Amino acid sequence: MLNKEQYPKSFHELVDHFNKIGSTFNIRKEFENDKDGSRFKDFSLETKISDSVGTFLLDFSKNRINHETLQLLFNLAKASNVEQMRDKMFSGEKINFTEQRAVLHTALRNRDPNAVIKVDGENVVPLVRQVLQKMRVFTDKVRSGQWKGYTGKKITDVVNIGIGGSDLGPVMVTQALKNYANDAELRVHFVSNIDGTHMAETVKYLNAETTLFIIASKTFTTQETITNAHSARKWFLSKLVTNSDEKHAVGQHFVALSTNEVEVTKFGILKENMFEFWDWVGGRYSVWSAIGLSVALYVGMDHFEALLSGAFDMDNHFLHTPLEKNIPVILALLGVWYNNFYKFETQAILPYDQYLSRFAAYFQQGDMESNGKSVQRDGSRVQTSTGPIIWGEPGTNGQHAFYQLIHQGQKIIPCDFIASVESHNPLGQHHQILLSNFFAQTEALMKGKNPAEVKAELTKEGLSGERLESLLPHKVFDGNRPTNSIMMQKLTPHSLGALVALYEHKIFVQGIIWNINSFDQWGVELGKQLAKSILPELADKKPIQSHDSSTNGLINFYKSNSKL
Ligand SMILES: O=P(O)(O)OC[C@H]1O[C@H](O)[C@H](O)[C@@H](O)[C@@H]1O
Repeated sequence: MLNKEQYPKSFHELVDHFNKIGSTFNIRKEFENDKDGSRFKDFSLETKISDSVGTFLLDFSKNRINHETLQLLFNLAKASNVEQMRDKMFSGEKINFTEQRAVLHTALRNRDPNAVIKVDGENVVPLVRQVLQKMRVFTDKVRSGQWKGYTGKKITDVVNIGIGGSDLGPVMVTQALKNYANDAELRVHFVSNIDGTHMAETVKYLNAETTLFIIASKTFTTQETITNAHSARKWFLSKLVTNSDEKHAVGQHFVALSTNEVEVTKFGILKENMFEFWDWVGGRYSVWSAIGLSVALYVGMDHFEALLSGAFDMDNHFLHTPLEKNIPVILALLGVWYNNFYKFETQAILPYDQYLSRFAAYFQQGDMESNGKSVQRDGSRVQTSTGPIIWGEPGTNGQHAFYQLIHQGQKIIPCDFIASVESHNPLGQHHQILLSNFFAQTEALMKGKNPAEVKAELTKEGLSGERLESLLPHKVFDGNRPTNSIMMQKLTPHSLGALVALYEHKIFVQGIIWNINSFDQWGVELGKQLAKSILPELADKKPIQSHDSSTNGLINFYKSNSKL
């Protein structure tokens, strides 16, 4: 139940509004009554983000909203101090108060030559630019072949060892910008899982002489990453010829991306081969920092900086556009409408772009680790639902897998459809077929197919009587399934940067409305702690009794069947 005192008036007005229209609102009917086409005009934004990013079209007309819904949602955003909190974040206030940290991934991509952003009285902008410069020098050397492996050969393969935010961003972006890379010259690989299979399968066909390992870890204490890093070093050393200078060779083949210089040097990585970032960069927002080194190596520093610029342009849109025209704010508010009033639990992200195949996976961490919280800023329990379950795969593949449930299942899944006007690979009719599916899906989800339409269709196919009647309910689509469509000109480093920043800010706005801290992640800790205490128990075959009967049973099954 809602605690009336906790939520702004606008929240309660939305409850009343929902009670009035929620169960009867039908998007198809809205379009049927939309004789002059104003629904699209009223509920879409065509916004030029910048010259280099180009125009983003957000069509949010296929949602269960009318003008009043939107107005009340904007009121809620204002009453929740979204604008004030946004300004606090950008100016370096310690809004991640449980960890006493500023939240300044936006400072990493600030391209204003005169920018001053202070943390504890120190302007962080020069620090950011120094690291970018260091990344440029390094990536230029590696890409040009000036940086040599221990036998004097050019680097051909880069292995990024990291997990969570130190993996998902680089994985997603390198995949998205593959067109800007040259795999014949330099390839990137990612090892994240502690499962030895990930490391073993990755290094299987690599040549140690031409492989560069990047150990990416904000804390440099993450069990998976440090274990993988040690195994990588062991593999690397095993490939050296006897009497090689091990220390020197490791220096040429291992670099670190971290905030923890002490641990990095302990591992044996030279200080000059450490690319620094800071505690005010959250792991899931760190692809813009030195964590992006694998991206910069793969596509070159100019493209990496173009990614930053695109994000900066979206930051400026978010900062300076009134809420009513603000793309991240609108996406966030629609999400709140479904999450808190309709009580829809999940949100699908469906890019119609093969290059964005890891986009949904990336924002699974971005969104679920940020807003998967149950406690408000004052420590009291949140009394509404918070972060949605994020999932998705690229279209059209998803259409042949899980869209059945989106179209006809009992659960309503609001979906974001993302596509570009232009393809990097204009192969025959492929792009038009892709886009025809993109357009058709949101239309089908909105319109559905009513019994009269199904009946007419079946009659045309020659069916009648009992066969027709029995088939009819199976072929009916309720429709009224909400979608957003986001279109951009082409997936470039600039537009990708803007798209990622757009979703980051959406998550931020929702976190503010739910009054939670979107920037800590204490929930990840418990499993880690327990795993640490279980590890020594796996050292021998002696049965254990120290847990609940289920956990004991599982551990003892392993122990009795393992070849320890
Ligand atoms: O970069 P690291 O310090 O190794 O952290 C890697 C990841 O692990 C943690 O468990 C957090 O949940 C993530 O937010 C983080 O990105």
